[in-house]
Amino acid sequence: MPKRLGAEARNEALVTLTGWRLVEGREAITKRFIFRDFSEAFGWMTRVALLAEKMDHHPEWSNVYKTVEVTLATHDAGGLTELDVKLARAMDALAG
Ligand SMILES: C[C@H](O)[C@H](O)[C@H]1CNC2=NC(N)=NC(=O)C2=N1
Repeated sequence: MPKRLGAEARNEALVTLTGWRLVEGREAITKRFIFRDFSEAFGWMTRVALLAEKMDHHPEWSNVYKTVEVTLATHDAGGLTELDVKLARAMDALAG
């Protein structure tokens, strides 16, 4: 199981992640992705889902039309780990 990031590693990761912020009252990061339309949003979710399954690391997310709200945390570790940072970067990359 991955280890929770220390405060320093967490902050370092956050400054390099665009659009991601800490959730209030919980050790997790969140970002709102807005696509051109539903097809773009759901296509992206499909690609992310396949990767998440491969990583065995799964997002909390919801979709309304072209908007996808994502929260990442490592439930097994009770906070943020390198897996969340890795998945966040991959989501950004897949969103173009
Ligand atoms: C048994 C299985 O490996 C675990 O439940 C995995 C699955 N996906 C997961 N996803 C996330 N985000 N956090 C976890 O702790 C986690 N644990």
